[in-house]
Amino acid sequence: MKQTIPIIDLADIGLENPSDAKEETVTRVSKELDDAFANVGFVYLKNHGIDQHTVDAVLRASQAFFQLPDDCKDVYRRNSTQYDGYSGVDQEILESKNLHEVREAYDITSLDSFFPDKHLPEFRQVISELVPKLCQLSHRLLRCLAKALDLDDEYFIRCHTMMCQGSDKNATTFRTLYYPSLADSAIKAGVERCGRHSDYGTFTLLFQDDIGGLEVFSGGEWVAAAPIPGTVLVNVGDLLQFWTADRYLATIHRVRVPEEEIRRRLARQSLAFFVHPDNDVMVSPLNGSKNHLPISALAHLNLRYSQTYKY
Ligand SMILES: O=C(O)CCC(=O)C(=O)O
Ligand SMILES: [Fe+2]
Repeated sequence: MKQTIPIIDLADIGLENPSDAKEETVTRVSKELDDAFANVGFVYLKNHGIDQHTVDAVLRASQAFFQLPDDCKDVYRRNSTQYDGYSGVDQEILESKNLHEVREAYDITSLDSFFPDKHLPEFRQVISELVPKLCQLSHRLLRCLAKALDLDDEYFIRCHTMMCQGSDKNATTFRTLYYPSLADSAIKAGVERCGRHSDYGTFTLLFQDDIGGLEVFSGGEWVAAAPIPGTVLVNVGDLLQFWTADRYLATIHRVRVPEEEIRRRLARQSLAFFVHPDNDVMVSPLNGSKNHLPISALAHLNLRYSQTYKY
């Protein structure tokens, strides 16, 4: 049966409401999140409270960064020990059969990290406005998630206390993505914008521009995760699937090279916020299953990075 990605209204859980959400909203959102994560692994959230101006400002500054000459961007490259910084085309191959993944990215795990201040001072400024909001929204979702799984309300928040304080403490990463304009020669086997993969951590928040192209493998087929204005898309990561003993689905997704020439010629942008537990949190299935050894959040992530990055 064709699956659709549900939409949840966060109402007073959204960041526009500084005070605690009404208990009935928490109960409703927890139930809806539970259904969506168990059946599709992806969900759109509306009324999340992060205003579009803040998102657009980051998309604009990112575009300016990615359009800098390669030798400027090379100064900020990430590497196997330094997770913050720039990755160029083909540096991360998510689907091992792919020859090329035509995507650039810039990763940030701490607002005190290095930024391309010399070339583009506004990049740090606008990202510093968005990231704290993403942390706050993630905490509100973590509270709902604990309720959905009948845990005490603070259970997941206690495991995610150091988000955005540096990858030595917590690997939560803000990533701005840029898929450059493509030539016709890009339409061939083994070339994708983003190969099929699942995300690695707890969950991911994603804002995309209006170009489209993201697809989610659900109900036995690829379903378009089209951009819906005013929403943020959230998906379950591998670690949360493991944590919930496969109750929640870390659904595979990809971004294809568009067949229509107009869309292929346009660059695409998205902003992802990959939420991870603190590095030393030991994760084992919440149902008490002894089929797997506990693994630290950091060990789990390093294993996944070692499978996809080409340095
Ligand atoms: O750009 C997108 O829409 C998705 C990117 C993605 O799935 C990822 O970076 O993990
Ligand atoms: Fe992803």
